[in-house]
Amino acid sequence: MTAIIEVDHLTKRYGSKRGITDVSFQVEEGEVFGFLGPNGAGKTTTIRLLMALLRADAGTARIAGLDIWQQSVEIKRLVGYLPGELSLDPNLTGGQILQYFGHLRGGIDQSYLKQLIARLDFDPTRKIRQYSTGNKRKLGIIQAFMHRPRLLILDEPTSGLDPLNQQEFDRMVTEVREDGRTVFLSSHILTEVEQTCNRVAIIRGGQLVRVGLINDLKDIKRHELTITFASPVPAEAFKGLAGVEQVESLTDGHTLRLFVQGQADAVIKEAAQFSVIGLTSHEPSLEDIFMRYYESDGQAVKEASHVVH
Ligand SMILES: Nc1ncnc2c1ncn2[C@@H]1O[C@H](COP(=O)(O)OP(=O)(O)OP(=O)(O)O)[C@@H](O)[C@H]1O
Repeated sequence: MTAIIEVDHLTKRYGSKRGITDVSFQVEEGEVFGFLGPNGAGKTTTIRLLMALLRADAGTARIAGLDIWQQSVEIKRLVGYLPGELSLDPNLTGGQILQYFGHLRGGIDQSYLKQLIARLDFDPTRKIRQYSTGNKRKLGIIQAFMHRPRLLILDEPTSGLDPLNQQEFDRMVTEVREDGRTVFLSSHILTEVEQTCNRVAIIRGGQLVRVGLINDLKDIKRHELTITFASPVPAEAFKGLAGVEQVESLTDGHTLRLFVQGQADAVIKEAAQFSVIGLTSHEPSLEDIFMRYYESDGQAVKEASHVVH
């Protein structure tokens, strides 16, 4: 495989404020690569550097072998880009915007464009100012996909989309990969990138903390399960089960809150021994995961491993 994106020690400061520091990674042609990090981590800054909307203070990056700053015009021909925030003329309709982008790029396959509009259930007849955040996101996704670019660079593509549209978006991304093309997408939600990405880079505080296969990130995959029982159940029943890191007994012992790493199988089987009234599962935010379990360099906090049985 050859790298389509090569990022080499990129650094960007905003005056005295940090943007990103010494970021290096590679994205191979034909993969779906997730760029994961909590809010303010530096995802948008990295993407804006790749798109030559910002100039790096240090370091270099290449897309398809082209320098991101010197050859940005050639790069734009290869890329479909979804910015974090779209700023569009509020008086134009969605359809007019798509037509405008289509003319700029030329050679748009109109039947593919119609298909994208239908798949995301997008109404192109309304004016930009009438669109909700979700609808603007759909418009941004369609314009990024419609010319079948070799590389898609998508900044938080699914934020504001409802679950059905999100599933459709995941299918669209999978099709791009099957087509041998590449997707680079950012997100702050682990489960979102899990659906589509084969590899991810995790950025925090402007620095990369990990790059790896999605399957190697099991240690950051955590769930908070709250189980309510018909009668009190001792927390000890769950301590020491596979994946259980912490058990808290709430109120009068009828409800237990468990922090589970990886599969919840052992917990569910144990819970089934008792009479269960309700169960909720909640995925903590990346920031929560980092705060609770990790030092700033992404290494597991020692006390956290003590909590694990
Ligand atoms: N124009 C700017 N001026 C000053 N600081 C900025 C500017 N843009 C970003 N920053 C700072 O750079 C850091 C990285 O921000 P960035 O927007 O790249 O993060 P992000 O991971 O994309 O987060 P989000 O998901 O919230 O957009 C943050 O500390 C942010 O406050």
